Amino acid sequence: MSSVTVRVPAKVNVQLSVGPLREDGYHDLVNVFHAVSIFDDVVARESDSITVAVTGDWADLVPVDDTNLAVQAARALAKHAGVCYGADLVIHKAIPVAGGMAGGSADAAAALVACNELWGLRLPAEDLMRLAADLGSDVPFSLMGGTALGTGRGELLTELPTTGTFHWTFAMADGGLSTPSVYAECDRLRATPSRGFWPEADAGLLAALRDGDPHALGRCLSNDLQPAALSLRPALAVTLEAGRRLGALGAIVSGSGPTCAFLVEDAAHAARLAQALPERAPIRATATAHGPTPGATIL
Ligand SMILES: C[C@](O)(CO)[C@H](O)COP(=O)(O)OP(=O)(O)OC[C@H]1O[C@@H](n2ccc(N)nc2=O)[C@H](O)[C@@H]1O
Ligand SMILES: Nc1ncnc2c1ncn2[C@@H]1O[C@H](COP(=O)(O)OP(=O)(O)OP(=O)(O)O)[C@@H](O)[C@H]1O
Repeated sequence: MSSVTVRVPAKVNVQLSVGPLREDGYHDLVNVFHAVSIFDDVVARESDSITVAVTGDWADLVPVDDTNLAVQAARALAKHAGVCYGADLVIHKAIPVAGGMAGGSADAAAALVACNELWGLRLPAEDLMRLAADLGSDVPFSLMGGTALGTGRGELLTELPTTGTFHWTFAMADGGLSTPSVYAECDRLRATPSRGFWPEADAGLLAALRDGDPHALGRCLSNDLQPAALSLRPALAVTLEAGRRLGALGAIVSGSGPTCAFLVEDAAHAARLAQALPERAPIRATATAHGPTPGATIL
């Protein structure tokens, strides 16, 4: 096999409850992930070494050295399998960079799947999941896709049942937010230390997902990182309010931000919102999407 292409989705967190800061610097989470139809494609071609190139709107923001998460994933896979094969990786990027939609994690998950196939390793899904968790807290979900409850630092996943399709509009901001900085701001803003406090999955939210009820889901959306993202980027409040005024069923910062996510009635509503938002909010771009979608998949 000389070339493999893997398609991988972005995520939005429909519940992100941040528990205590752990000794290892991570926070325990109740993290309800939902994969949406904004995709990066990662192409892996046979080569003597591991290299990466990036195309697409956000390409200039992505490192093309060994810090690229897709390169780190390919290296981790080769080490785990005890092989010294190479791969030229090309990332076709549509997921915003440092946007709170797990863009780098998606590319890492796609590289694991692509190189496993390209190199004929046939490693089982459990091995890829373990490697994914070592690469980053969001990487296992990028492999899995769908809708899932993440606990621990977000890497311990349980698939959640859903009905039908949820429709979304996303507003991408100019400039990213650093995930560690947003968690640090969350800790700073909390009046009392969060040690000893254990969040739980919202029963109403799980029922809304199971029943395919976007109105109920819109009312239940929650993100404990939102106050921190708004504190670091106050203009996001304007974007969220504009979406609410335009009839969104729910408006929320996606993960660590600064992308804002709007749950809407249907595809036509998503398109109207995507068209109207740029006149009313300080944003770089909008995109419509639906979820849930599968995780990293060979095309
Ligand atoms: C905000 C989310 O995107 C929600 O899904 C994730 O929690 C972030 O996941 P990620 O980008 O894969 O993050 P990682 O690469 O694992 O960690 C980056 C940094 O984020 C912070 N971090 C991350 C996950 C977590 N459960 N607690 C944390 O405090 C830590 O400072 C960590 O050093
Ligand atoms: N393949 C990659 N794609 C995007 N960013 C990458 C990649 N590899 C490394 N990075 C670096 O990771 C940083 C975080 O980017 P990323 O797009 O993963 O953020 P994010 O989507 O906010 O993450 P998350 O939602 O998982 O917290 C970027 O600023 C970039 O320097």
